[in-house]
Amino acid sequence: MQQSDTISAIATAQGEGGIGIIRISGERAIAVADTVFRAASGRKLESYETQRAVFGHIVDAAGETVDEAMVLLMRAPHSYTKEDVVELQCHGGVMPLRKTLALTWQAGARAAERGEFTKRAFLNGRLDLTQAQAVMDVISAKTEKSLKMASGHLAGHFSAGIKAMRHDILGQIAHLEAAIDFPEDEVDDVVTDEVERNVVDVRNKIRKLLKTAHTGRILREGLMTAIVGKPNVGKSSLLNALLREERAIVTDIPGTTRDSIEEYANIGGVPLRIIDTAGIRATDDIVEKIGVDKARAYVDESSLILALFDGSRELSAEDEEILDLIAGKDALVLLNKTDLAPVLTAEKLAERTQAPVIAIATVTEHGLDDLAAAIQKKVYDSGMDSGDEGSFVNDERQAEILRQADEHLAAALRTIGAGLGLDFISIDLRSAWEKLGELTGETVGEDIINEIFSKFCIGK
Ligand SMILES: Nc1nc2c(c(=O)[nH]1)N(C=O)[C@@H](CNc1ccc(C(=O)N[C@@H](CCC(=O)O)C(=O)O)cc1)CN2
Ligand SMILES: Nc1nc2c(ncn2[C@@H]2O[C@H](COP(=O)(O)OP(=O)(O)OP(=O)(O)O)[C@@H](O)[C@H]2O)c(=O)[nH]1
Ligand SMILES: [Mg+2]
Repeated sequence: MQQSDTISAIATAQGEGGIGIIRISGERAIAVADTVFRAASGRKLESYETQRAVFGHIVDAAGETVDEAMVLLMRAPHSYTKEDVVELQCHGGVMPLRKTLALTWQAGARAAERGEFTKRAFLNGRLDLTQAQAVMDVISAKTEKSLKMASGHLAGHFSAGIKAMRHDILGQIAHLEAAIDFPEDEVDDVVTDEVERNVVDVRNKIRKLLKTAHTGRILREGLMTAIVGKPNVGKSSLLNALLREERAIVTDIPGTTRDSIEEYANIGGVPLRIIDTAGIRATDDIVEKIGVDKARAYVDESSLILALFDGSRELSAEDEEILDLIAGKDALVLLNKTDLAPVLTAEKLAERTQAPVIAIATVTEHGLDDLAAAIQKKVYDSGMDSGDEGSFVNDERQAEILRQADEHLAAALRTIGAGLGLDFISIDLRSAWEKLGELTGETVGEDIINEIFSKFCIGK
């Protein structure tokens, strides 16, 4: 265990809640807590065994009571950070928590940095790097599937796969090195055949994991989805219907939405970062024009476009422009207002676009299930074949490491093919082994670690 100073932070969300927790971790955690807390029993926390809950009061330097509290005592290594940890469970208000936190600082703790508790848990070996990253993903999960992926990572399912690959590669390195040291025992061809089989096997596993990157990223970040169309086709009505809430203003006046509106929606388990945009048209209104420019930009930036058309009217020049804008992009074409007398048909629209056409009516919610199904299909068809939420690649850093490790393995195969010496193969394999260690954090630099934890919240 590494020696470290003592940190403290509010671990619960800011605001009013039933209970609010201040977490203290480090060598002096118990001494700090004994300064700010008086147990009703009259005993010092120092005298209690680990994993105890103790009732008492938070007191300031003058001995004045600040709040009542339950205190949890977890002695190293039986704690989240594997250091001595004390949790002061106070009433969940901004004032008692801030005041108590300040008292812990006066007593010798310092303010914890973002993610510093989890960083210590990582450095002290409780969690590996993919598990530590998953802690934040559990906190920010927006759908059940996202949570399932994150908690699978936290439980170590993803790491286990990586560790197994590293273990396999190390086994081959040992095999090669034995053959180098004792050439009389084995024939090179037999050794390289065996190594080749194993490397191909590991590469297949990597490829399978990489296929999950697309879905993994969506589950983690949400699929960026823009609703676009000419004014008055029902874009804001669709946003409201998907959110089941009157989030955006809807009127029959074209040009109602002038700025884009962004919200998270859970559509059949897929988290969408959904953006309602201003109706695209030529306009002299300066404010609306900025909104229209933004809408056009979102067509390029989004991963999915929901392009809306009014089924009760003929296709207009503005509609034609939208169809041109979305050509070649990942889009679903939605024929709205199908509750009214049909003028524009799905067949006619389908002649003008490659994208799937779905008939909907936001007022009756007709077709919204078809839309959800189409979105699910788009997300899951494009990547997932494992079906196992525990083993998704879930950020670009992880994907890049896997691609580079795979490249080292490809080099090993080329080395074998070229009939170069066994030691050259071993060098390629060692590079792959080291690369994969960057995922679990076994072979990663401090700067990368700091960057990862700097994205955490305070108190985590
Ligand atoms: N109050 C509280 N709730 C919490 C946490 C916490 O730190 N405090 N957690 C985190 O933020 C999460 C739970 N994760 C935890 C993981 C390990 C240990 C821990 O102390 N483990 C010891 C003791 C185990 C035992 O008693 O059997 C160990 O494994 O040695 C605590 C929390 C969610 N809920
Ligand atoms: N009959 C019918 N009317 C709808 C439907 N969807 C939307 N509308 C109506 O169409 C009008 C425009 O709806 P909005 O959701 O404000 O349209 P928008 O595309 O956001 O319009 P802008 O913000 O101006 O670009 C409103 O009067 C809605 O009630 C539908 O499915 N059927
Ligand atoms: Mg609108």
